[in-house]
Amino acid sequence: MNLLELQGVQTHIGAYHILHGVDLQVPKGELTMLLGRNGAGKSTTLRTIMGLWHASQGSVRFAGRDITQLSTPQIAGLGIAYVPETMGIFADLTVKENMLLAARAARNAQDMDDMRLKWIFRLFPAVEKFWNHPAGKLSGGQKQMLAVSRAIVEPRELLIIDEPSKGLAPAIINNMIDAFGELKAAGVTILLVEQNIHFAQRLGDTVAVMDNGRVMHAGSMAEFSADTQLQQRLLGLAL
Ligand SMILES: Nc1ncnc2c1ncn2[C@@H]1O[C@H](COP(=O)(O)OP(=O)(O)OP(=O)(O)O)[C@@H](O)[C@H]1O
Repeated sequence: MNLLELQGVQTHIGAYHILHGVDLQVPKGELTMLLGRNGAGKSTTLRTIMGLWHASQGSVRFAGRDITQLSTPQIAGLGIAYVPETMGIFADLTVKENMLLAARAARNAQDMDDMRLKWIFRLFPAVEKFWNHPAGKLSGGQKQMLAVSRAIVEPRELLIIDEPSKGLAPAIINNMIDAFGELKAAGVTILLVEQNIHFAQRLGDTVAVMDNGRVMHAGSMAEFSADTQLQQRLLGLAL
């Protein structure tokens, strides 16, 4: 069953026609990788799902419901968390304050779900370690972990993250891979935009590859990983 489904989505940004009919399926309980060259339309697709741009044609369905014209707060309220490329962290606030802001109902740390917080600390030890530090002082990898932690501070059906591996060292990428594996095991459906093909191959169950504002290929990651010619054609990777 598909938790999220885009059909023929077209998005215009001002005078520019960016998405030309995106068809995308995100199966429930799986991790879907959205790949594609720079400028293919991946971030625009995520922003259209979240209602930050509105599709001029086509539909976005979540859990069987048409969400194409809903506002971003309404979409988030259905249980979709989104981490943009810019991560949305408040640099001057501490890690704890960043987490508190993310927990909609919580007023102080005691109001955050304790079990959940412990689980997040286990997934991302840096969040606990730097709890009272200003978030702006964290390294790139630690910021990314904080951004993901903020997204999962409350239970979510679907987690959408734009380039979580961007600029991260291999050791941190391995931590990320473990953490996403655990999130998936906890039943969260995940949609990731990626440039790092190795990260994508290690983690993805399904894959969709975009080019020129369309999904040009969709299928299992295993099949895509085995087909170097297809990778070469769609991503321009050296054989
Ligand atoms: N606000 C905007 N105004 C005008 N054009 C835009 C805007 N945002 C994106 N675009 C254009 O839309 C196209 C798709 O951009 P998008 O960011 O969705 O691609 P992407 O696949 O995420 O690329 P990257 O991997 O480089 O982040 C690009 O040609 C980009 O220049």
